[in-house]
Amino acid sequence: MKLKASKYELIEVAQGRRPADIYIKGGTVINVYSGEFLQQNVAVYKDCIAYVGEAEDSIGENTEVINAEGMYVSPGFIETHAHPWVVYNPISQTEKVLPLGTTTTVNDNLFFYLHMGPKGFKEMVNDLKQLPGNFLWLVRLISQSDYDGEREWFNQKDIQDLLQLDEVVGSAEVTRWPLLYNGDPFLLETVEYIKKIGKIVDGHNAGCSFEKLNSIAASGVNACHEAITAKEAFDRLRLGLWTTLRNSSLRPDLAEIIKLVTEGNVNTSRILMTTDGPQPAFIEKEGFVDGLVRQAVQLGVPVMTALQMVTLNAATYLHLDDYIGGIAPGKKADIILLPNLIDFRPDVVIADGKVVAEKGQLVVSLPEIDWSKYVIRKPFAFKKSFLEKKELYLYPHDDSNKPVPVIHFRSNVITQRKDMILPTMNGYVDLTNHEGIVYTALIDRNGKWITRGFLERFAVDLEGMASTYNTTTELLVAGRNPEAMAKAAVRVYEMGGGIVIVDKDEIILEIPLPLTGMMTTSPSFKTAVEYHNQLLAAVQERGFPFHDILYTLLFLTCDFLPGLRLTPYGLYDVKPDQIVKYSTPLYDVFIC
Ligand SMILES: Nc1ncnc2[nH]cnc12
Repeated sequence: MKLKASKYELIEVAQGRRPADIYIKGGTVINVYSGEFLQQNVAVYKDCIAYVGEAEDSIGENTEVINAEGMYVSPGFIETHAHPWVVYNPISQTEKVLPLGTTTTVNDNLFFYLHMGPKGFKEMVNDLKQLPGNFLWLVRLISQSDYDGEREWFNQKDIQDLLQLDEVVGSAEVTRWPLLYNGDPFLLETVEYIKKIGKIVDGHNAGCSFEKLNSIAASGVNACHEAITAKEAFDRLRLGLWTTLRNSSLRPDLAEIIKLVTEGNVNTSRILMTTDGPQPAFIEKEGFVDGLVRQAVQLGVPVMTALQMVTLNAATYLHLDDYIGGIAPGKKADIILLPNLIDFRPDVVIADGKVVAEKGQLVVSLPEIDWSKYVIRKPFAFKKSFLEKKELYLYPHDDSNKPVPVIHFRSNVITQRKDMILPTMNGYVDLTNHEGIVYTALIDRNGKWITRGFLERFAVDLEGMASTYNTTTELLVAGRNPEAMAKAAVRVYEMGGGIVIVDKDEIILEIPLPLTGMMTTSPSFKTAVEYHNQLLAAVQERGFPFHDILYTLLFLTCDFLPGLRLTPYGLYDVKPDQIVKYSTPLYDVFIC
């Protein structure tokens, strides 16, 4: 991290020989190092804290004195595991969360890297340095659904090069953790490299037993946020992993896993908390890191402990505690003023030594970014007319006595394989008179392959939907009516990515997501909330029985959660590691 204030300047301010830029007077400093609440003032110079104490001699003619009487002076919150693409984007995420007191976000780079490659991603990282606060990155080592060419795209040279960037603090979660368990050489060599350069290795070990976690810890992974029970949280802590307690829209589990702290009587210095990429409406309602602290305190965690988890502990985990995570001389001036220790919503947010938000409103402008200049991957590399043919969405099958594999949803994201006998007509499964399931297809953006299947317990009355919002960012289509599916697919094509719902012949919802097929380009967080609310309402009206449609779409195409998945290689059953039906070359679809 580079600081603007020099050590010489800070020493002078600390001794009252140079005026401070900002002097925060009369507040109660939350000292996360000693665990004390102290009546002290704080002097800020350029982007750093220069002094904490009672002396007022650094107040000069031009010093802005902030009256903090009755307020708590806390270090800014740190989110160590953000996914800045849940319809919102890095700018609109910052617009929302900075006024809520999160001054540091550590962001996954998955979709940016997939669509921009190393050069475009680097340029974007550089441009986003203009954002107030600390917008940091973790870089992926592999994708979330294996595909042809993955290992060339994620190659050692490019990844190591990115890992050297100042803004990159380490590697992002390896969701396909069995690769680590089985000692994948690229992953292990890269982890070695990350250790050598003093950075961190984030993990993702959903459903991993204590026995298997031993191997994951041995592989060099530093942290895991996938505990969904207090027992799993204990497993992680005991094996030396930084244990990140998650409360996300998909998994709002804090009430259970916080028992690690409230009942476990454990050392909390290696416990963190994360929101793990919540859908927009969840952030709107619950807040961001402020919401984690609020809920943890309501659940019985002492205020100081809850704050340490999202400040000092987080900074230490990131190897950045020299710079952020506490109120002390020499640290970055990322400071929030809290009017109470109940809702943890700041009245004033200071980032990089500047007041950036007051009473929940941003008071600085954010950079305008032309996202298209970084992206090198084409939204679609085939003609639109390809998508118009309704046979594309039908499942070829001519033996009506033979079962076909169906993806049955058990929850928002967990599925299982169900083999079903379905009616056929003219060589295809025909759902015209069959209720309860819909067709689905995943279509390669380059027009080379298609994977087709069926969804049960999805949205039984959905006629046609198409979406690039999924972890492959290929074109995912679903519905009961192949004409409506085709129309939705064509519209998504025209928009260059997004989500569209069609009833019969009418487009009833369209959400343009031109940035990698996942994000709006709007700088306003409200836009993301509105789109998300419209989408959830539309699918629930059509029978979707769950609460987190964005995560349902996102993970339907991954290859790491149980059970049957729609992937580039075909219909894939994760636990037995078996492709139950291979994808079809698209050319074949059009010649038959
Ligand atoms: N593994 C993941 N991939 C993409 N977005 C996410 N949001 C939360 N977890 C995620």
